[in-house]
Amino acid sequence: GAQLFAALRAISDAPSLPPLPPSLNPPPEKRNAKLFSWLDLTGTFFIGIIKILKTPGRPEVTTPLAAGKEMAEGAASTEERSPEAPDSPSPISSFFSGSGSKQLPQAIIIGVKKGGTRALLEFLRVHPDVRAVGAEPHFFDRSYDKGLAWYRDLMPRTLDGQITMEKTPSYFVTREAPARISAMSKDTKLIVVVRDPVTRAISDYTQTLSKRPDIPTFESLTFKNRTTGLIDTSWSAIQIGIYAKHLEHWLRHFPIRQMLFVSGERLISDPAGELGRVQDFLGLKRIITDKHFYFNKTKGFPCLKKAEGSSRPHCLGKTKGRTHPEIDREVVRRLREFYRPFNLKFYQMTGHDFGWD
Ligand SMILES: Nc1ncnc2c1ncn2[C@@H]1O[C@H](COP(=O)(O)OS(=O)(=O)O)[C@@H](OP(=O)(O)O)[C@H]1O
Repeated sequence: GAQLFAALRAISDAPSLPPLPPSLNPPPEKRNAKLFSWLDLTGTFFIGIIKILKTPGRPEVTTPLAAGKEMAEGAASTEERSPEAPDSPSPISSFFSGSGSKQLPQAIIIGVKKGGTRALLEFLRVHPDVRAVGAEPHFFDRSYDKGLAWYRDLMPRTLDGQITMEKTPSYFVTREAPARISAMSKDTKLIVVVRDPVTRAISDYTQTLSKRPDIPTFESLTFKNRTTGLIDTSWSAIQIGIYAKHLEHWLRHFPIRQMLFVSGERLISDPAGELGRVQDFLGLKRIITDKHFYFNKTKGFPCLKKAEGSSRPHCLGKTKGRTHPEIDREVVRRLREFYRPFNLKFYQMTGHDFGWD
């Protein structure tokens, strides 16, 4: 097994490949479609091997153990590695794109945490003209000192006309991120998947709870003072949802037309509709349509009929679509009241009513 893996790696790491035979070397516009149909035939076999052989990638970021709220802040760490999101380039995909080159991303999914960012990236990857990093690079928040060459090296190889993408949801709330991304390229397209901030906060808390079952209740973390009803805006689960405040920072560096706001709710109820908007925004042909999705009743979410490089149906993993704990109705009501003015401001800024109020 290890030898076969090493052989595949060697092939994928080769700097360039001999020209393809004419049957596999169509004009550029046809090339992607051809490669992908070929991948369809061979993908299941190779991906099966790769899945068996693949060793775990980057370690999860660990957060210091502490009592109470600090423990709950563990949620500020990274997304769990999801098995459905292989690191790019996988040996098989690098093999096929070995003739391309690594580019800095032209489009980034910058947020929001628990908004549905993984679903959006996995769906977009189905497009033959999109290539994306599987794991979250966290370059503009945690690894900026490593430099742009390091960042570019994380990217998958692309052919002319293909878009390079990544997603790191913490960028949206990172103060330095707008200026840093603008310094890389002021033309970078930014995508933000937003979700009702109250549900988002509960989702965020649910993720932390799954890692640290002994944290205090959501209700007790929500308030600075429960009797006065004063909300603790320093708790990241609450803070991330004040979208209007975070957006102000981005608008100092990017015009609003360079940002696309995807509804996390519609991404579930009408994935093809939201993907249509995203493809238009990225200047891509509308290839991903309702034909690519089916609703999986067991999962309770839309899933792909065929994932990238595979011919099999594919749902996101079990860390996506968790059951949330029941939260005291009065606390939910108070939180809705808290977010309302920020939501209205956000609707105004984006010119889009997300219907959370
Ligand atoms: N198709 C599909 N399948 C499964 N899950 C889906 C899907 N579309 C959106 N979602 C919602 O995505 C939520 C997780 O968001 P993110 O991927 O942005 O989370 S993370 O910040 O990267 O950890 C996740 O939140 P929870 O339901 O709270 O687990 C889902 O509601």
